[in-house]
Amino acid sequence: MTNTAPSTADAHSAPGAGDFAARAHQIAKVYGRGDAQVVALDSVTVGIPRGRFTAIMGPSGSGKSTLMHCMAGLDSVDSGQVFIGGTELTGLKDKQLTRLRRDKIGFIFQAFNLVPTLTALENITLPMDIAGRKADRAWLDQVIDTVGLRPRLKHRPSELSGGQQQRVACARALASRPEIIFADEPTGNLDSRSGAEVLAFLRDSVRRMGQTIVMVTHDPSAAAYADQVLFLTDGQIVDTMTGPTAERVLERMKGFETGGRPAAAPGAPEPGVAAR
Ligand SMILES: Nc1ncnc2c1ncn2[C@@H]1O[C@H](COP(=O)(O)OP(=O)(O)OP(=O)(O)O)[C@@H](O)[C@H]1O
Repeated sequence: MTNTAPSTADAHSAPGAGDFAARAHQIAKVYGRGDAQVVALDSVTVGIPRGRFTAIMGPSGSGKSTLMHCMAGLDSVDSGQVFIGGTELTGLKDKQLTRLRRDKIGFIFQAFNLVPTLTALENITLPMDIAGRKADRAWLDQVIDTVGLRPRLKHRPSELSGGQQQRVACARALASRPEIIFADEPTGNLDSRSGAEVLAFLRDSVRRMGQTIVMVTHDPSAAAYADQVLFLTDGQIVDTMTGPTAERVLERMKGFETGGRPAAAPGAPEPGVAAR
């Protein structure tokens, strides 16, 4: 796979928002105090290339969720800056942050978080209805067809399988054409076949619709759907892999399990490219 997108390393030298849907510049996050202090993010600088599918992997406790939550404006940073497109998110007041999240960011979580009393279609358009925005009908049609939900639009969540419910959640995230979608273990509650369907759809939405997606996952086969994988350990991005395969991701992850940063795997295209 060729990678013409900007390297995550460029985030350091290119403050312009142009090629990145989201950027973090030297962000740090510390939980607790004294003996209980945990450095969840240790001066992370990273750019998420626009129109690409990026996976974030790392051992449990390495800071994946914290990084995602900080970049999505769901959690605050102790220092550093976060940008969504050209807008600096750090320092925004609560109301501005809520509006930015609503207008520019889509979310997909492990739990589908659908409203049980609404139909699939009503769930998909709910965020826009709340915001008082009219759905772009042509776009909505494209999203519905891409996720294959047309025959199920009038069904309520309880009448849908887990995979179908997650596809509704994906369509909901895509419907407002956000600048970026953050997905936290989106296949964590799905069997492998439904998980593969959702991942294929996410990949398609990047390839065919130009969407930008960042996904936290523990699963090397899920990460293999991405264009690039960022590896975190101890709150730092220690590696990046483009054109991942499940085998190569698994191999790299094994290096983390034995402690510390892995030696570069043979054939790894760009060890340590993530900006520091
Ligand atoms: N609210 C919190 N209070 C205290 N410590 C926290 C809090 N949230 C996270 N941490 C700590 O910060 C570190 C990073 O946590 P984070 O959840 O980001 O890791 P993760 O890589 O997503 O882990 P997992 O794969 O297990 O979900 C961990 O050591 C965790 O215990």
